Formats: sequence, structure tokens, C-alpha cells
Amino acid sequence: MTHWPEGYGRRMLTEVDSTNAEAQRLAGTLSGPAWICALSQTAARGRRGRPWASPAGNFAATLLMMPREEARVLALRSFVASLALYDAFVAATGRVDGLALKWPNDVLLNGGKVAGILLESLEPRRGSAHLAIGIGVNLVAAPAAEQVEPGALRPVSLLSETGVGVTPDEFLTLLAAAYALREASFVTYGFAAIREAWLARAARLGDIITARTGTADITGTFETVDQAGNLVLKTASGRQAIPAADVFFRGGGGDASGH
Ligand SMILES: O=C(O)CCCC[C@@H]1SC[C@@H]2NC(=O)N[C@@H]21
Repeated sequence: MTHWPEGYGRRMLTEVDSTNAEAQRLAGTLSGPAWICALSQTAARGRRGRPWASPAGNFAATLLMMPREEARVLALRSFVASLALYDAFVAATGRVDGLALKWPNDVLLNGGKVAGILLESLEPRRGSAHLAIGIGVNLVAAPAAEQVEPGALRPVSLLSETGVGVTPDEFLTLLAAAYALREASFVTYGFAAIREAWLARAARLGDIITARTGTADITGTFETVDQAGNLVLKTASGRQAIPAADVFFRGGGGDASGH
């Protein structure tokens, strides 16, 4: 049986516009990290201003934290959180088959996107910056493939891919426990251990992929993720370290690392 981790608060909401928006409203009022979970969201947001479908039965939560760190260290929580998500899926299903991580922080199941993360840093309140790690998981339902942009991976749900039914409440406990462990590792040992574990679960490492940065499409061999969390591609014009982009796989399908 998984226990709720010590030191983390928990708020369960029936409905909210967005748990990240709620985190923003709560920033400065909490004395420690807290999970804000909602059974449904009416205005959930995804990365790059995209909407995120958040029907009842799926998981929606934001971890609000206030670590006293520089922005570049805060941003590495993207990897801490995606690893914890991976761990939570393993705990929920009892298997690693078909699970993989896609840079920067998506979780893939059987080549489709089953979970996404939206990391937002919030204006400093009472002296310390806040970080909102918003996590959405398609536990029971996923949008139709036509609803995502061309070339993006097909959305999948945990239920449709594995037959495993998990409630948002159960998933929150698994995720909070997994996150607390990965966070402790990050704080104690730094990014190196997180990076290594993340790379061992990475989808398409060594393959040719395309990173769309907003100003350019960069295609090259996915070599690694560097110490700063950048995606490193070996391209025809040399090695490029990319801090932010959407990644596209050839053929769109995207397989799993099978770690
Ligand atoms: O685009 C992505 O892949 C990130 C999706 C993040 C969605 C989650 S659901 C909980 C939290 N609240 C939001 O409004 N967004 C995040």
C-alpha cells in the first residue's frame, strides 16, 4: 500500500477552471509544497497555449512548490516530474512495457501520448518564486487523433491501452509518493541521477527526430539530453543544444523504449 508522502499538502477540488490557475491563486498562501487535484477542469491549458481536454475520470493536478533556486534549476523539475509520472504508471499497472518518455516531459504508452506536463514559474510572492507543475493524465479517455495537430502523436488512455482502471484519487497517491522520492534524489544528488534515469527511459534516443522551436525546424539524430536539460541533436551542420521545442518523430508513430 502506498502512503501519502510527508511534508506535502493535498487539496481535492470537484471542479476548477485549471489546477495551474488555482495554483497561481494559492501561491504565497501555503507554507509548503501541495498537490492541487481536480476531478474536472473547465479551462485546462496545455503547453504553448494549447487547450487540454480534461474530462471527469482523467487525472488533473498541479504540484505547487516554492524551492529557493535559480530559474535554470527550477526548470529541471520537468524531468523530475516526468520520471515520477513514469514511476506512477509502473506502480499502477505493474509493468514497464510500452512506457517511454518524450522530451521534454511527455509520457508515452504504446507510442501514443498518455500524459503531459505544463511547468509554469509564478511571480515571486513573499520573497520566493513559486513553481507550478501541472500534470494531465488520460486515465480513461483521450481526445481523437484528429483533434491534435498534424504530426503529433496520437493521444491514448491508460484504460484503452492496458485495460487498467485507476481513479484520479488513486493515481494522485501513487504520483505524489513517486514524486517525493525523485524530488529527494534531485535535492540530494542533483540532476545527474535524474538525467541518467530519464535517458534510460527516453523514446527514440539515437533516431532522427525533428525539433520545432517556433522559429525553425531542426532535424538531427537525438544524441542526448545535456546537463542543462537541453535536447541535443547531431545535425548536418553540427551538434545543436535546444532549450525549448516540440519534438516530432518520423512517421509520427513514436515507439517506446521498452525500458
Ligand atoms: O500540453 C501538454 O502536454 C501539457 C498538458 C498539461 C495539462 C495539465 S492538467 C492539470 C494542469 N492544469 C492545467 O490547466 N494544465 C495542466
